[in-house]
Amino acid sequence: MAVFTVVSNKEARDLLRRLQLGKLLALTGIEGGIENTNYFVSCEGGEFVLTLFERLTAEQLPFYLHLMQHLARAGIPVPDPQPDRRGAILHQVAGKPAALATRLRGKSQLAPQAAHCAAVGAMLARMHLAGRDYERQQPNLRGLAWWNETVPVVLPHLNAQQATLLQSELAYQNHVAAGSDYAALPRGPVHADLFRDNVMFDGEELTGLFDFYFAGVDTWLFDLAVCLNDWCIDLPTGRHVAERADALLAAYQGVRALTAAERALLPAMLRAGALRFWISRLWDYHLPREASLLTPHDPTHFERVLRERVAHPPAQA
Ligand SMILES: Nc1ncnc2c1ncn2[C@@H]1O[C@H](COP(=O)(O)OP(=O)(O)O)[C@@H](O)[C@H]1O
Ligand SMILES: N[C@@H](CCOP(=O)(O)O)C(=O)O
Repeated sequence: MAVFTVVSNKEARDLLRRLQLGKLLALTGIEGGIENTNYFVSCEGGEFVLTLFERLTAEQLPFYLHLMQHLARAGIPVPDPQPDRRGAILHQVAGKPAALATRLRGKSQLAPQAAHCAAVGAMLARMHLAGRDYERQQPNLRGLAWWNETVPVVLPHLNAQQATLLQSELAYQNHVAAGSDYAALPRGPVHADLFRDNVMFDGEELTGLFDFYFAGVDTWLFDLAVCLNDWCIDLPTGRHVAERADALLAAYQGVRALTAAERALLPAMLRAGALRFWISRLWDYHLPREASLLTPHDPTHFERVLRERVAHPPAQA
């Protein structure tokens, strides 16, 4: 369970008073998650999730919280941050920046079928389109600049083969990002971490997207690649599963057709998506933070996915 900061009942009651949400009924620490402290809050005003931000700063947070509010208002099923009397949605709890957002119904679908992948593809495209008139700007803080900074930090922890792969892939991604096809990719606010554990389903109905705290302005194609790399692979081997990938891509394109530059760069972005999470998992694994109970994700998974993506680029979308 990732409760980095303990929240007392009194602190939760104080927040609910400021937000005029009535009496606290229950406050329960949430297991899972690796970035923030999360609690379910049940109160007279409804069911919410309290998040205390452990790494993100009060300067970075308005981008995420206002994006969630913007998407919720546009009809995308995302947690809606609750305002205080003055309309502020970023609060302070236990000395940390915090938000209280609506609790989504449903549960994660960790063994998705083609129908789930199609629902994710269609919702991802709807989310991209709904973000077009979002005015705040913040880059993907786990984008290329962060990869370039972090690779030298994790390299000493790798064997020679892994180090070669990591360095050569980073060089390849720097090269891709400098090209004209890349410059032509449509961009906007992206989720950038829409894994199986960040989507809620009720049967085959997608009931919500959450965990926007890696979001940023980046290419829509990168977001799509991150989804394909999680929803449409066989987890033990990292291999592409064509039936699920075809369903996700077709549903995405049913809402927004990919441009020629996007079709050309999809194989490169699938590699970029694998590289991004290989680096962050290496970083979390070898340079861990203190948490009361924390299970780091396995970095070798994304090393396998990357090797698969390099060896077997998919046929073009
Ligand atoms: N708005 C929400 N509605 C319902 N459950 C949520 C919501 N936000 C978080 N959760 C639950 O909390 C867990 C951890 O949240 P997550 O955002 O993944 O944490 P972290 O930011 O630390 O990675 C999720 O797996 C989910 O079960
Ligand atoms: N999805 C990332 C890690 C981010 O964790 P989350 O619990 O916030 O989604 C990974 O799998 O490495």
